[in-house]
Amino acid sequence: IGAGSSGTIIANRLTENPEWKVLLLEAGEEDSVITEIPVICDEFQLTGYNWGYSMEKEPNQCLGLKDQRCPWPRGKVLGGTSTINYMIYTRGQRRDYDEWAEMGNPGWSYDDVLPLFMKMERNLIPEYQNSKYHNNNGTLSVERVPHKSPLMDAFLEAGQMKGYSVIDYNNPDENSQGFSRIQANMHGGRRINGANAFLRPIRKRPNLHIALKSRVTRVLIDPETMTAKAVEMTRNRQWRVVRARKEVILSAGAINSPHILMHSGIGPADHLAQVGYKALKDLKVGYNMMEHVASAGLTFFINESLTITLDGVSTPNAFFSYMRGQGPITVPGGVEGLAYIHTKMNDDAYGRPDMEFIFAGAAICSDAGATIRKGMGITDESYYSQFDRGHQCNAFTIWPMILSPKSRGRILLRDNNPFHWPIMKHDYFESEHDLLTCIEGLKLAVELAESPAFARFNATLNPRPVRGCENVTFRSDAYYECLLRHITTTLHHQSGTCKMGPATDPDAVVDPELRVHGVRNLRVVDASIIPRLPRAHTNAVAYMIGEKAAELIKKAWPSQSPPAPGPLPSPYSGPYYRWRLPGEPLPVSGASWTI
Ligand SMILES: Cc1cc2nc3c(=O)[nH]c(=O)nc-3n(C[C@H](O)[C@H](O)[C@H](O)COP(=O)(O)OP(=O)(O)OC[C@H]3O[C@@H](n4cnc5c(N)ncnc54)[C@H](O)[C@@H]3O)c2cc1C
Repeated sequence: IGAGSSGTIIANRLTENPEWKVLLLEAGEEDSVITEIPVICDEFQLTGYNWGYSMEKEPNQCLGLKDQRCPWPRGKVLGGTSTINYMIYTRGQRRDYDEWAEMGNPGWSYDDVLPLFMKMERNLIPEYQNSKYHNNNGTLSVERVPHKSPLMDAFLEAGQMKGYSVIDYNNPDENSQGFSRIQANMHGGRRINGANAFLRPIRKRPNLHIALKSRVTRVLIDPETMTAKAVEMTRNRQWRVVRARKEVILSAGAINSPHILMHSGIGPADHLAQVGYKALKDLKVGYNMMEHVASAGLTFFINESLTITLDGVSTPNAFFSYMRGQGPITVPGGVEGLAYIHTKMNDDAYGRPDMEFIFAGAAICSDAGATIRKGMGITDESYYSQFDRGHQCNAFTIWPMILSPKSRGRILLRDNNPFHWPIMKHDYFESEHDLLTCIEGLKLAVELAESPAFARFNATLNPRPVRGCENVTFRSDAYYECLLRHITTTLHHQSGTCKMGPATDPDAVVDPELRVHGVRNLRVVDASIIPRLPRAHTNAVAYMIGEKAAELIKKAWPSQSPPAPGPLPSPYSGPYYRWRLPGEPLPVSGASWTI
């Protein structure tokens, strides 16, 4: 269920066995050549390719955003969120995964997962061709963004002046701190999403059927045997039930996987009772929501036309360069560089960085407020208090992103209608440590932008304060706190809501083989199983989870021929794929909702 980052790679790997049939159900439609264009990646958040979620209003964050709610975009399209993301390819630190293993998850240490990251990779970066940490035989392309602005060189230089070297941040032998150009999931300057990497190359396999615009509402679990037997879905406004001979694999992402599980009767019994469901299995589904909070609130103006602007990418020259795989259109949302650094708040016993800088040779005003800031939810009032109407600024930005958040959020059901949005709660600054780390990150980012490396561009922090922070001393800690609470942004690394852990872990939803505790033939395979966020963006991690799951499933079903389908209670019987009969009660398990 779900043709996103994890779902696409599992479908690929499982259909390597011609004896196995895979039906990949995806709520969204097909991706297109437009979604391959890197520079407009943030625009897709304003389209139907996005589920369009926003989290609940919190009193002390997202104050400068529409309805005071932070948007939580998720891809609703073939390729899932890999089709609308920024394409940044990072894996995280060795110790991040060793911790997963130490949390009771054998098989998930760095040494275990590194071969999985490498198996899928087609690394096209010349200087990494002889690295033992990269591979060029997979189908997930990784390349340098073909276009590099002089500002990117200044960013690397500024880092070197501060004592940081230029690193391959996916090489664990190199210093865990340092600066770099981004490694991105693209090929010839175009996006490579899960569909391009893992589905299109195998589109002729007869044992893979992809059903688009197919929205799953529940997994049907036989309460007697606690076995997942089928899924209930709608397609073309018709209800259907699809039987699974072997397994149901839930890869609907960190918001929708817990949502579907809870509507299937798997979740916290007390919460399910609140919406009228009797829990089939009492598990902490929806807890442990993690996110990498950041802020897009720093804009540095420069005195030359070197940055990416809307006009700059709308010229015939820019278009023809893009057709040759070059030029500013190939830069994902303007993002060119990353840095991993330590703030004075860092309390990591293993010396890992606690802050990432995301450097963009563009800023929220580069398109005069047309789309970038709308994707972030920034209101007109907030935006125009800082920027002039109609002005496309020459500016760059540095986003400080916290790497190891302590605050946790939660996904809950709003009611017993599976078409209604879940309740998404997260107080990003619940932990004061997270807040203070973000403040330190903002200060260090300003220091970097005002270092001699950027002096030749006369880089100047936007002197207009963020709306709502006018009465706080500009550049003080209190100002940065105010900025964070108003222009609250995240990197959309929502994860952890179906936490992986052993049966002894009271918070675990799936075991280390990704099987839902206490339910047979049901796995969750996506970013929701992440027990603790690695110091990485989560797309490559989601692919790796899919790769791992495929290995586990292959081991679990060694026989080449599929077993005969087991007996099904009457509502589940029928052909592999069938129309729902009029008036037929929903074959729900543990649920009382009817249509
Ligand atoms: C704007 C943005 C930028 C990002 N940038 C980066 C980046 O640069 N680098 C990076 O590493 N990470 C990035 N991320 C995060 C990363 O892309 C995600 O963590 C990752 O794609 C999650 O993969 P997944 O398989 O867990 O879920 P998804 O890729 O979201 O897949 C879930 C799929 O399930 C489908 N689905 C959901 N519910 C149903 C249902 N009921 N029935 C049928 N199908 C359903 C969805 O439509 C979707 O296709 C970004 C995220 C966003 C939103």
